Amino acid sequence: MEKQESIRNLKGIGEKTEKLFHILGIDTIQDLLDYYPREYEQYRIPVSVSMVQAGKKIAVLGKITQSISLRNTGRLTLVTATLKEAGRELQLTWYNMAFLKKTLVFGGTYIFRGVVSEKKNRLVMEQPEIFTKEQYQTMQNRLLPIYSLTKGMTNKMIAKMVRQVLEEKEIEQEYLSEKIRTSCQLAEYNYAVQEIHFPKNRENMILARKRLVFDEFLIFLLSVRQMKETVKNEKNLFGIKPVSETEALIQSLPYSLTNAQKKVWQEIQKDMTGEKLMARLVQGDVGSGKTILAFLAMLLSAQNGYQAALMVPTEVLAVQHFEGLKQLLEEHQLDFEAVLLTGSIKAKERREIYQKIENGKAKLIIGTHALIQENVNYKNLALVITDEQHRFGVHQREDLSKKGKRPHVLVMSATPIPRTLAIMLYGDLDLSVIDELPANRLPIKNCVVDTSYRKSAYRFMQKEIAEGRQVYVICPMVEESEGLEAENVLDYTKKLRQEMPPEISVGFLHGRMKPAEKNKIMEEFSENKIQILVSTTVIEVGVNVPNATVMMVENAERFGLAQLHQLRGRVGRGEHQSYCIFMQGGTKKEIKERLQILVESNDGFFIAGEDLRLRGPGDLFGIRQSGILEFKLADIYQDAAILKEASIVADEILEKDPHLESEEYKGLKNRLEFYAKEQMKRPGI
Ligand SMILES: Nc1ncnc2c1ncn2[C@@H]1O[C@H](COP(=O)(O)OP(=O)(O)OP(=O)(O)O)[C@@H](O)[C@H]1O
Repeated sequence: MEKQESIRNLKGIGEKTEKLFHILGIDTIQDLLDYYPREYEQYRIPVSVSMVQAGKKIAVLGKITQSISLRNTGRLTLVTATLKEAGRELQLTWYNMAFLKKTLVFGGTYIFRGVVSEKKNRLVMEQPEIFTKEQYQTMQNRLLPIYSLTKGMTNKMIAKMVRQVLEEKEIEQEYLSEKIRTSCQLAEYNYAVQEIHFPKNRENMILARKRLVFDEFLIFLLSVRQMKETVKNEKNLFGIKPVSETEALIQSLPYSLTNAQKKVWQEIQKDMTGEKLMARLVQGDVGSGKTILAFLAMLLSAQNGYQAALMVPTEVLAVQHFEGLKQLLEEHQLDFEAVLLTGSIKAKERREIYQKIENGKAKLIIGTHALIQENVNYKNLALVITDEQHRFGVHQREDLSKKGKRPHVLVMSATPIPRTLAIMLYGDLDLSVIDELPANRLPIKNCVVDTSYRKSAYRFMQKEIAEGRQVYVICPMVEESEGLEAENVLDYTKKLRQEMPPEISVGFLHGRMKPAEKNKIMEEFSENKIQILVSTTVIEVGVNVPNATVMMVENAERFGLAQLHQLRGRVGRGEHQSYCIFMQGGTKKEIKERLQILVESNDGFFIAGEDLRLRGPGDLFGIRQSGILEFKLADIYQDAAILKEASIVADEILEKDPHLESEEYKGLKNRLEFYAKEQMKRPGI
């Protein structure tokens, strides 16, 4: 198969569908195969009518006991039938499917599958699928893939196209040797792709997933380790010297640095002024004060006459850091020019910025991926800082480094990764940990509630807003999506605007908005022109509005605990008491217990560990710590054992053949190159 063959060559994809696939990041056939299901749906054993409950998607076995009716209501034709058993009734309704009046048999027994709701005291199932007993038997217990969608795209469409590729195209040849597969007990690649999309049963899916997770880790580790050879032990030719101004600046900050911040700053300074180039990862829990350390390092570089660049994953964050840095410069009368470079800056201004970067006038440079575009040329870049490394690929970090003559590299991360895993994953970096929060923080008060508490939560928000504070509400989705019952930002905002008095301004934010719009909303929120911000997790990374004191997370069960911890880190960043309400969209006891961990602890490392312990090996797809590193399927916590295996294999391979030149590794090398290109395609959010 030509991996880069466009999906346009598949039967049934026209211009419109191609665009929808593009929104999902699928342009080629390989992209499509790599678009793994978000979860699976199972055709479970059907229940009888007497067991039916509203609110669930189920299969019901029943006999049609009343005549089947066909009505016209304006533009719609309506077919209805009723199932009755032991005094309980379920009404079935189909729209614009008049032919059913003829095909369904009065008195016939069928299995109907759909969502049951309660309307005017009646249980109703709308647009159910219809099966005979025999048909259903062939489906029973199969796992059907559920993909993440965008408006206009259906699950059926994605599944159909994946099926077409699997059936009609010759997919990739195996690229792991039999020896590796046997020693690590891995399924073959082709089997894995087939069974991850359409597993015959759960066991096959688990095997398939293991193979693909292993692949993701192996490819990642090979790229990191190949780079390691080029970064570590490089000589520091910049001759950066410690300067008294940074010490003076630290003394005149409105707060004193915590001991942990001081320790890490010493480590950074020692690296930058030492004999070898810095290659350091700074890990610090949410709100632990990483940003000021990044600024200090940038200033040290500028004071020695060099440029420093800070690359962040979102425009919102780039603007926030830029404003913060400018304020610091003004307050301390430091005469360095700082520039902001993001995708939404207009051509004329952009050209001016390019010039200032090229002639060295701009010493402090903050931006998004725009910093690594081809036409950005740095005069004397000595320091590269990437914030929240997991959002970038390792290659992007390298691309920025290549812009200078091997600059110092500093990576900031709030992801709590245990030391043993961090060493495996970031083998090319030294590790510093900020293991202490500023002393002035009041611990956040947390609670886990179900949706019956929503009204009280709204009253509580109003009370806080009346005190001058602000609120975040997090929803898992941007817009309504087929087959997924979870709150979405667009509908929720409308609902909330109706619930709240008119003087409270409700704004919304999500990753699909244009960067300029997002910046505008964030600016208005920072200035308290918006009191409630309804958002997806796009605000999870680094946003700092200390006046916001309430966070409510809708459908909290849909997020991993580590991610919820990051999210809640958006409040409790100032002097006011803050609150976090985890709203559970259901009443499952296990979920409540899992979320309860957040109430009991505020320690990111502990939370990640507990999350893993509670989830256990069965929960492969339910909830992932989305956002951590760039894996599609792998979860560093849950799949730590596979990571270890992949790490050993990566070392063995590189020891034998450091540049993967032998025939044995040809396929693997191709895969690595494909992965590197793939990363460059990743859009900044
Ligand atoms: N030692 C300190 N004492 C008091 N406040 C501090 C201290 N250090 C930083 N701050 C303030 O704490 C807030 C959070 O800091 P910062 O934005 O650097 O957090 P962070 O570590 O980047 O967290 P996140 O990963 O959540 O973005 C900022 O308002 C910052 O000014």
